[in-house]
Amino acid sequence: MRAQDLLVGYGGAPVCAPVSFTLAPGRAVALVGANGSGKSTVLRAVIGLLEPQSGSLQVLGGDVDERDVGFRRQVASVLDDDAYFPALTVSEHLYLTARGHGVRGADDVVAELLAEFGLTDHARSLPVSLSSGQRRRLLLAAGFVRPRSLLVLDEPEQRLDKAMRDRLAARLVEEKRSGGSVLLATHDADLLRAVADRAVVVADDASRVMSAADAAQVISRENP
Ligand SMILES: Nc1ncnc2c1ncn2[C@@H]1O[C@H](COP(=O)(O)OP(=O)(O)OP(=O)(O)O)[C@@H](O)[C@H]1O
Repeated sequence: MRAQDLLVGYGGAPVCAPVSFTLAPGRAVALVGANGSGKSTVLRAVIGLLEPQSGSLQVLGGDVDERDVGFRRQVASVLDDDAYFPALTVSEHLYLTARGHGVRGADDVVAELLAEFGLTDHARSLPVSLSSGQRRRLLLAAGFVRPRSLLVLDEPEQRLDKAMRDRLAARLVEEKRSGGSVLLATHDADLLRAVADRAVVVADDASRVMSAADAAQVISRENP
């Protein structure tokens, strides 16, 4: 994907300075910045939930169109905390997503993801009876259960314990190894170091691209 002077915001008012970056297959870019700096808003534009105010944005070689089935097929996102169906169990969520995307061998894929995300014992639970961290695991597992070329994650580390954060980092490294692209917003210096190739610092005055190592140091200084 390629964003050039991309300006995003609400009601005609930008939330941050324009951002420019590229993301190639097999790579990961992290958006970093203070609370409210505009990371989630940039992600919403990338997945077509928000019209950019100006600049250009190309995803998977074309314009962003969330209504286009080809676009939706290739772009998996985990943004909001409450993006689940209250009346479906954990495994029903994963089956629904897998079958909706034509995943072959869905039974095995779902069973593997349940185990990986520590949800096997909760397969028949409804979201309301999960802890907030378990619900987060469910949403992440639903992002991984379907085919994708681009994975967009908003602070995936939220509410995960250290062991799960480490497994998630390994998963994302594997995602890159298999040719997928990852765009994530994060406040987690360890996740950034483990996964990202570059970072975009989103800010009011000027957004800039820097190495993941430098961005991780900035985060560590802000969160001693
Ligand atoms: N739907 C909305 N309508 C109007 N303003 C919004 C809306 N959503 C977010 N904002 C504002 O846009 C700004 C950027 O919010 P955004 O959620 O993109 O920040 P963020 O960098 O993701 O923050 P955080 O690190 O806290 O998740 C904030 O000032 C926020 O109040």
